Order: sequence, then structure tokens, then C-alpha cells
Amino acid sequence: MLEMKGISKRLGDLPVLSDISFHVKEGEIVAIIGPSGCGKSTLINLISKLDIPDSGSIQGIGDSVACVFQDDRLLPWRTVWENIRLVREPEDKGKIQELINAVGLNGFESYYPKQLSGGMQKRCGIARAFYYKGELLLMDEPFQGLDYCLRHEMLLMLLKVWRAHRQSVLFVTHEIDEALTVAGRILILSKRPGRIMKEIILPDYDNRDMASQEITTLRQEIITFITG
Ligand SMILES: Nc1ncnc2c1ncn2[C@@H]1O[C@H](COP(=O)(O)OP(=O)(O)OP(=O)(O)O)[C@@H](O)[C@H]1O
Repeated sequence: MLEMKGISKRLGDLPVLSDISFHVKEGEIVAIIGPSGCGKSTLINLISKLDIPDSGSIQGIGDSVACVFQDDRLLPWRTVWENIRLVREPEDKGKIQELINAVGLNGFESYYPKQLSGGMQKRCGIARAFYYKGELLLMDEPFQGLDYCLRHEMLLMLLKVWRAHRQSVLFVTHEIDEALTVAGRILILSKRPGRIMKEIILPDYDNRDMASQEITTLRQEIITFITG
């Protein structure tokens, strides 16, 4: 799966990323968390091949990276079903319906994006990303701007779909609780130039209690790293 080794990147005169090495294993969710401006979007651009590193190597993902961004980038002139169907040939009707049901959009298959709420558009984007079934699903602050309840609902929905499909996911966020909820591991980036300061391995999803002392301690540890 994804293997990044010794990645450094400057933008103009600015060193943005410095000697980044990490991997994402098959079927794992890894969250990357870091302060504003530390180079998270730059890292995503490198993984999705929109840019190239100055040094280091990125291996294991070929060209098949599916992305979910803050804006959903649904085609406005296509229905929910069509937006999902378009990313993969031949059409697998059973799989599309299964994903639509999993994200709670059954009954809305023939709706256009403008007829959906923001949260429903987000669900459609997630169903589409899982249908594409790239080697890696890259999520760049996908739930930013949603209110607390909806964001929580989205995280649980994401975990449910992920459990059924076991896709490898790299989830970039600056919301600590999002990372603590969805990730198997969290990587903490330093201030610019971003480098990996710390890896946190989280308890199994089945044994994870967000109100536990263990999670409270990890949350505090992350805050100390990010603000320190
Ligand atoms: N095209 C560019 N040319 C020069 N500098 C850039 C360019 N794009 C970004 N930068 C700089 O690179 C640094 C990292 O930017 P990046 O967008 O990767 O950070 P980020 O961690 O995603 O930030 P945020 O969490 O605020 O979205 C910033 O200081 C930014 O000013």
C-alpha cells in the first residue's frame, strides 16, 4: 500500500515538507493532523500526483487514488445514481445500490445535487469514492463546515461503509476528535516545514470509548504536540 519515504518539498523559497516518511497499510484508516499551514494540502497534492516532491519517493498506489474533498465536486447535471456510476465501468448496479443504501440515500437515486442537502451531497461523494475503489481513498477535511451533529453522523457513516469495504484511507483533518474517531493510527505533523512528530496507535474500534480516560489522555497529548 502507500509508502512515502523521505519526502521533502519547497514551494518557491519556502520549505513546506521535510523528510516525511510513513505508510498506510491495506484496509487501514490513517489520520494526518497538524496545525494550519504545516503542509497537509501540499502532501495531498503530492500523493494525488498534482505535484512532485523535491526528494523522496511515493510508492504503492499506482494511479488509482480516489479523493473526497471539502466541496463535493458532484456533477450538477447528473443524478445521485449517475454521479456514482460514472467513476467505474462496467456498471455494477448491485454495488451502487448497496452503497447508496449504506450512506442513507435510498429513495434519492434520481435526485440531482441541487435537490439534496449539503449532508446528502457529502454522502453521495463518499458513496462515489468507495464505488471507485481506488487503491487509496484520500479524504481532505471532508466534513469541514458541517455542524457538530451532522459531522458526527458522517463519521459514523464513514466507519460503517469502511467496515463493509475495508478500503485504505488517508484522512487529513485538523479536528482532533475526528481523527480519534475514525483512525486506526494518527500521524501528527509539526509546524512548517511539516515533518512527522509523532505516531499514535489507537485502541481497536470495538474497544474505543471516546469518553474514556485513555482517549482523553491521547486528546491532550495531541493538543500539546500541536500547540507546543
Ligand atoms: N503555490 C504556492 N506557492 C508558495 N507557497 C505556497 C503555495 N501553496 C501553499 N504555499 C505555502 O505552503 C505552506 C503550506 O500550505 P498548505 O496549504 O499545504 O498547508 P495546510 O497544512 O494544508 O494548511 P491549512 O490547514 O491551513 O489548510 C503555507 O505556508 C502556504 O503559504
